[in-house]
Amino acid sequence: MSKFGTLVMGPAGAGKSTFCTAMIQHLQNNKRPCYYVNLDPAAEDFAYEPDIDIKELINLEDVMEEMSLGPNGGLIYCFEYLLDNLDFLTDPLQEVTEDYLIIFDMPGQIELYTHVPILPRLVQTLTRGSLNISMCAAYLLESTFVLDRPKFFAGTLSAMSAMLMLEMPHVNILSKMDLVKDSVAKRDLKRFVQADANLLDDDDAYTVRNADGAGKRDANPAATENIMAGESFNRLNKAVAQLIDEFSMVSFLKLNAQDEDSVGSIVSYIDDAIQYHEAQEPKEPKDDFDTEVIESAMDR
Ligand SMILES: Nc1nc2c(ncn2[C@@H]2O[C@H](COP(=O)(O)OP(=O)(O)OP(=O)(O)O)[C@@H](O)[C@H]2O)c(=O)[nH]1
Repeated sequence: MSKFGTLVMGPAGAGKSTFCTAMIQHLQNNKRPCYYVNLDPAAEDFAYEPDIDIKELINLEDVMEEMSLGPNGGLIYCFEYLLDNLDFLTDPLQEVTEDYLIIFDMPGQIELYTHVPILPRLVQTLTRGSLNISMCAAYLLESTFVLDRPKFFAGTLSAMSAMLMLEMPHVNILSKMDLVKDSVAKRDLKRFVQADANLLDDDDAYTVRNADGAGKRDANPAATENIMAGESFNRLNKAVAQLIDEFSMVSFLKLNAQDEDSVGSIVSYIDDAIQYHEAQEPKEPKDDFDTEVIESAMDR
């Protein structure tokens, strides 16, 4: 028997917890069971009480105080502690049946996804051995980033980095779509849903737009200067954009967490990625031999 789950990841403030809440609501409305696991040791105020909460094992605030660590060091410490005490997570998950969708709400520190091998180890435990969870990553990036291209490409690269590191199916999501209202911004966004290498050829490639579409040059000229400094940076930017384009690795789904249809559509993509529905269908007898055995048993 397999289990099914999704790891909700992305930078701080991308809307991960809001999306988890919206998914739980959607699943409940559709009478589907779900199991909510909070793995953010700094998270507070849950709309739905987690079934497993890492804070009952270890709390970021205590770690920072007792170990004199900053938020990033403290988070790494918390995850190393979790890896040393994996029973805390794996024991209750053993009881979860295949009709559940297990939702893992992850922390926002991007270092966890890109810099240290902690998540791959955790994912291996969840997806192999006795748990055998069929899992995909749901990687959220704020849609307003699209209007600030260097930020968007940096975000896309961190999504790619997480994809390479975790080696599991990814559903990449542009969150907070309700904040993109203006038609210019919407048109811009449409081009970015499928990343397009030519975007970095635009004259205003480094223009930062507000969510309403009004353009302004980057408020920090030094930062812009850095990005634009010389031909080599331009070539590097184009090479990165081309890499994303040619490998067709990163495309985004659009999410408005307030709109149930939008949430439902993303849940469908997640279901496809983890092959949830295939496992729920009634099993057919495997071959003629099985059928004959059943028929002869019925004759008796
Ligand atoms: N307008 C709008 N705001 C949103 C949406 N989703 C989340 N937010 C807001 O964005 C902020 C961050 O949302 P969270 O869901 O806490 O984001 P997170 O990624 O879990 O944040 P961290 O746990 O800090 O990494 C909150 O103020 C939310 O209300 C959305 O779809 N639309």
